[in-house]
Amino acid sequence: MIPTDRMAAVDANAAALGVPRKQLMESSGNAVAREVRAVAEPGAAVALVCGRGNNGGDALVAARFLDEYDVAVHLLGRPETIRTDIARENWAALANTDVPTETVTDSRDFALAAPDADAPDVIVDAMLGSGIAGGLREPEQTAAAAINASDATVIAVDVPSGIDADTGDLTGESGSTAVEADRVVTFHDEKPGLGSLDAAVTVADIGIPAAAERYTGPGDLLGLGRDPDSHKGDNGEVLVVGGGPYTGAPTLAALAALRAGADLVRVACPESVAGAVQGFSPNLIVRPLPGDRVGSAHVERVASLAAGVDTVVLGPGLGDGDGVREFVAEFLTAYDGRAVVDADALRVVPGVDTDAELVCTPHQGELVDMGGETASDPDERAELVREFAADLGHTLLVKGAVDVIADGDGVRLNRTGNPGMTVGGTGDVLAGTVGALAAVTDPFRAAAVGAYVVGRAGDAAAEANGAGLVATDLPDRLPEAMRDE
Ligand SMILES: NC(=O)C1=CN([C@@H]2O[C@H](COP(=O)(O)OP(=O)(O)OC[C@H]3O[C@@H](n4cnc5c(N)ncnc54)[C@H](O)[C@@H]3O)[C@@H](O)[C@H]2O)[C@@H](O)CC1
Ligand SMILES: [K+]
Repeated sequence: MIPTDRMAAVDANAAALGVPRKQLMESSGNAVAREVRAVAEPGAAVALVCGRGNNGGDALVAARFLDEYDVAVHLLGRPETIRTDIARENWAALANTDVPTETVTDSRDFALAAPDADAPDVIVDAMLGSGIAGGLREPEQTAAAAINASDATVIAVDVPSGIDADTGDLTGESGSTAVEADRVVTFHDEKPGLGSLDAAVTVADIGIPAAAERYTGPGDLLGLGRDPDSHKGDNGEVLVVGGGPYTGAPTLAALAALRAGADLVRVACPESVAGAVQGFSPNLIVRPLPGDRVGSAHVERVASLAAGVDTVVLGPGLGDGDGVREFVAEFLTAYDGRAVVDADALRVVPGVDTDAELVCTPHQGELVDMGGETASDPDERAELVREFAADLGHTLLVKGAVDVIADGDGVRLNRTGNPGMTVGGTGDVLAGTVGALAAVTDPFRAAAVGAYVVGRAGDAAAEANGAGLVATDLPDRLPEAMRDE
C-alpha cells in the first residue's frame, strides 16, 4: 500500500536511479492495454478519454498498444495545453499515426462516439489521477457523466477520475460526479483508497526498481520546502542540550539545525562553555546552565526551555561524567515532545519510561551499547534495527557506510556520504539536522531525509576538499543538499 505523496517520491527516486518518468509511462500504458485485452476481444470499440496530465499520458501510450482494436482517443482540452512534456510527446507520437484522435474544448461537444458510429465496448478513464484537486471541472464532469451513462466496461487508469486515491472519497463535494469504474489498473502498489471502491483493482508492475523505495533519494525531499508565506517560528524551533566536556558538538548540532531550516535554535549548555558556544556564531542563542556539567539540578530549567520548542536535540558533547545519565533519564521521563537523542545520552534510552517521540542516532557501537544487535549482511542488519526500533518504540537512525533508518513499521537505507565523514563532529551535524527536520515532518522521514542530506553535504565537501573534510564544512552545504533535484 502506497499513499500518493510517497508514490511521487518513489517516482522521483526512480528517475534519479536512471529510470525516468517517460519509461514508467510506457509501462503504465502497456499495462492499461493489457487490461483492455482482458475484457474485450480484438475488434471491439475502445474509447480512451484522456486528460492533459500524466494520467492522460498513460492512455495516450496505451492507444499505441491497441492496434487490433477500434480505438478512438478523446483529449479533453487543446493539445498545446497538455501539462507535461512526456504526455505532450506521447500525444505527438499518436498524431503521427493512424489512431483517430479528437480534442474536446467545449463540454457540449463531448460524445463518446460519433453519431453514426458504434457505442464503445470499453471506455478507458484517463482524465485525472493523482494530480486531481477538488471536484471535476468541465469538460471532465460532462465526460464523467457520459461514461457513467454508457453500457461499456469502464477501466480507470490509476484511480477513477473524481476519486481521491488515498481515501476513496470524492475529491469534490458530496454528491459531485466521479467516474464509476468497473476496473481500476493502478501502478506499482495498491493505493489506500481503492479497496473501498466497487471495482476490481489490478496492480501493475511498471518497472520501478525496489531500490527507489528502499533507499533514500531526492524524491524524499519533495514537499519539504519552506512555505514562502511562512512566518518566523513556522519552520521550527529547536533546543540543543549538550556541551560540558566538549563545546564543538552542541555548536555543530545547532548550526546544522539552522542551516537545515529551523527558524530559531537555542543551546542549553553548562555556563563553563556558554561563551565558547556563543563565540562560534552570533546566530545562536545560548541558555547557560550553572556549573560545568549538566545534572539533575538542571532538569526543571531544561524542561521549561523544551516546552517552548518543536524538538530537542539531546546529547551532543554532554560526555558521560557524574550526573549526566541521571539528568538525561529524569528529563526524558518528564518530557513528552519530540527529541533527537545522540552520543552519551543514547545508552539511557532503553531503560527510561517516556512519552516522548524519540529519534535515536547511534553508530554501530552505540547501538550495541543500547542493547541492539548488528550484522554484516545489510538486509539482516536492517531487519535487526527494525525489530529493535519496534522494541524501543522509537525511531532509530543507525549510522554506517549504509545508514539504516527504522521504526516499528518501516525501514529505509541511506547510502549518501563517504569515508571522509568518519571525522569527529559529523554525527553532531546529523543530530542537529534531524532535529530541525523533525520539527516539520514525522520522525521517520526526518531521520531518513537527515541522513540523506548530511551525506550529500559530505559528498559535496569531499569533492571540494578531498581527504581534508572537517565537520564544520557540512552545515553551510546543507541548503544546497536539501534541494529536491
Ligand atoms: N509515480 C507516479 O506518480 C506515476 C504516475 N503515473 C500517472 O500519472 C498520474 C498523475 O499525473 P499528474 O501528476 O500529471 O496528474 P493528473 O494527470 O492526475 O492531473 C493533471 C492536471 O489536471 C488538472 N486538474 C486538477 N484537478 C482537476 C479537476 N478537479 N478538474 C479538472 N482538471 C483538474 C491539473 O491542472 C493537473 O495538473 C497518475 O495518476 C498516473 O496515472 C503513472 O504513469 C505511474 C507512476
Ligand atoms: K483516471
